[in-house]
Amino acid sequence: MNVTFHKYQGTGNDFIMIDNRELFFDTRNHNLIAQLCERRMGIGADGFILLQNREGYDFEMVYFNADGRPGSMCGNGGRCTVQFARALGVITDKAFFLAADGNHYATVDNTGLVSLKMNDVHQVETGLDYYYLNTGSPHYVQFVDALDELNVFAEGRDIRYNERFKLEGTNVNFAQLQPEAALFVRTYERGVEDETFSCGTGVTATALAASYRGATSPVSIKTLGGNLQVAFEVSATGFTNIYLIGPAQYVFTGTVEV
Ligand SMILES: N[C@@H](CCC[C@H](N)C(=O)O)C(=O)O
Repeated sequence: MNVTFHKYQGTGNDFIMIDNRELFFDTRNHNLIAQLCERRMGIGADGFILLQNREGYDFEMVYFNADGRPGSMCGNGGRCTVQFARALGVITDKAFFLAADGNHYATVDNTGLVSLKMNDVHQVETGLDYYYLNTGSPHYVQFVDALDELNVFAEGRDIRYNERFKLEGTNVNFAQLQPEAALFVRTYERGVEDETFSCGTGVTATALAASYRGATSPVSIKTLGGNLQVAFEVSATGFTNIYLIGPAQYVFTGTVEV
């Protein structure tokens, strides 16, 4: 069967996207999804996203990591799916959609900037030299010096496969405070099992963690793939009105025989 796919990227976190409103794609075929995401023998992507109809929503976003297995919430993927829905004519400039972690609102402007409302966060574990929280996906956050020189792949993999995380996994974010109070964040991503150019739920988690170290909303964040902003309100029990803001761009359309 010939399948049309669309590549999108949000600050270098890239996705294969398919309009699956007719429900033709077999979501049980995890090997096929992994093959399509493979960067040399396939199309290549950090993740695979199906846009589907869902009663009561503009659409549903079904997310798979590059390993072909169903993933949790993808912030950059969510922003790209809003852009994809707009290109399909499913929405105009506002979206209300369902994702792995529940409901999301988003707005998109003519420059391709997408503002995605993330779910509230009411639980942050603060360790001696780390923070651990879930922003739709689980994130371990560590603040370091000389982030440029850090071996993110090796250090991130060690944490992701340690005794505590080896079964369920976790994403691992390393952050460094920059001048003008911006943050530089690099992420080892679960399910990609490598460093990605950015991770939306990861920079969201890192911005919230940075608030324990004096950062205030909105936090500007530099990633290898570009710049994002995270806005939030601090409440008595955690964080609310959390927005992940940044570009989401169409790259190309292709067809693949599956
Ligand atoms: N890149 C995504 C995160 C996708 C899910 C993550 N790899 C996981 O398995 O937890 C993002 O932008 O949030």
